[in-house]
Amino acid sequence: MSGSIELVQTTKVYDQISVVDAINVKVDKGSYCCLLGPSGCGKSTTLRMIAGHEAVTEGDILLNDRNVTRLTPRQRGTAMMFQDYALFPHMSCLDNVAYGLKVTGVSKVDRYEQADAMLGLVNMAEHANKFPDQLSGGQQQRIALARALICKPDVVLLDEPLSALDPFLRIQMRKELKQLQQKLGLTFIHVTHSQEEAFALADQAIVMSRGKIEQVGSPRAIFESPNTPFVANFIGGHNVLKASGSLEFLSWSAGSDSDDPLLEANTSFSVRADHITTQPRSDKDVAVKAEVIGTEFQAQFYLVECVLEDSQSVTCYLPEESFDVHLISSGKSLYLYWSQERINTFRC
Ligand SMILES: Nc1ncnc2c1ncn2[C@@H]1O[C@H](COP(=O)(O)OP(=O)(O)OP(=O)(O)O)[C@@H](O)[C@H]1O
Repeated sequence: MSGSIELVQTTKVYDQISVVDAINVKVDKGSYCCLLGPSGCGKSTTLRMIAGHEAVTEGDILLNDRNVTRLTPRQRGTAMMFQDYALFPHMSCLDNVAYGLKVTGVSKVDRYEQADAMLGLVNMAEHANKFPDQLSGGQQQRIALARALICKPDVVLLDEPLSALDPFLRIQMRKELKQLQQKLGLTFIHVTHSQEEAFALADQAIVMSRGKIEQVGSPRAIFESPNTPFVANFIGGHNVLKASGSLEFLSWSAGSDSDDPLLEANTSFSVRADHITTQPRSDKDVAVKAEVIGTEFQAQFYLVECVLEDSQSVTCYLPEESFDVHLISSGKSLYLYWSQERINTFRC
């Protein structure tokens, strides 16, 4: 396995604004890393700086512990796959894939042999003589991937690789990307604004906001314990609440034998929507009065939107068996419960 990446105080300034602001992160070799965040947070700029397509304003980029900050893209050992695939329309699939070897001076026989093998790897051997406009979106993506892989990079950089595909194909291609990455043992860095995509693929996810890193970790660790209100809101499925008003100190816990508050006043915390119930599971559960303002059927569960007495909104995902339409519908009052252990206080 090859291809560890380290960003050290890496910064990009455009028009006096730091769109990537002194970020520090390590990506292990052979891992699938997703750079995740909303539009404009600096994901693509970060990827382009790693690729060498964008100059770094300050800080460094290390690849396999070698400082590559001032090297050209070709000198780095990275390969980039662009959002629109950027295939040459006048070239066959075989020529598109072989092109990267042509510019490095590999003989015609050798480059066609390697391009053939690469087309086989992405299951496109039978389409070798077709042109890009004769291919489906998923097939074009496979050719773009083969073209990125032909120069045997240590790190493959993918900028929103699935965004041009329809939802069905997106799920199919994301499986193929992961399988290929595992088979080749390469490091993949994949930019996406989709939490679902990042969570499905990543060994390591890097969540960015406004040019800074908010959290780095496995999808599971991030989902179980978001570091900041931004992360909790962005990844979804969490309620971000404040210990104030009807939640003040969370001291009204039914079974609590102490008057000590669970949280200081005005502390922000999150609780997962699927960790909230309408029946207590223990006498240590937190209980809070709420009014239902809407419900939605979501196939695997019901989404129930509530408002607390102090106007904070709470969303819960209730399994079908605990959803009673007579008790849980707009305008009804009820108690919501969650375990004290499910309260996530933010670290930043
Ligand atoms: N060449 C440029 N000149 C000036 N500003 C730029 C340039 N490229 C990007 N920006 C700005 O830098 C910020 C980060 O852009 P970037 O493309 O990295 O975001 P992103 O997270 O990848 O967003 P998206 O998901 O929409 O592609 C944005 O505010 C963008 O307008």
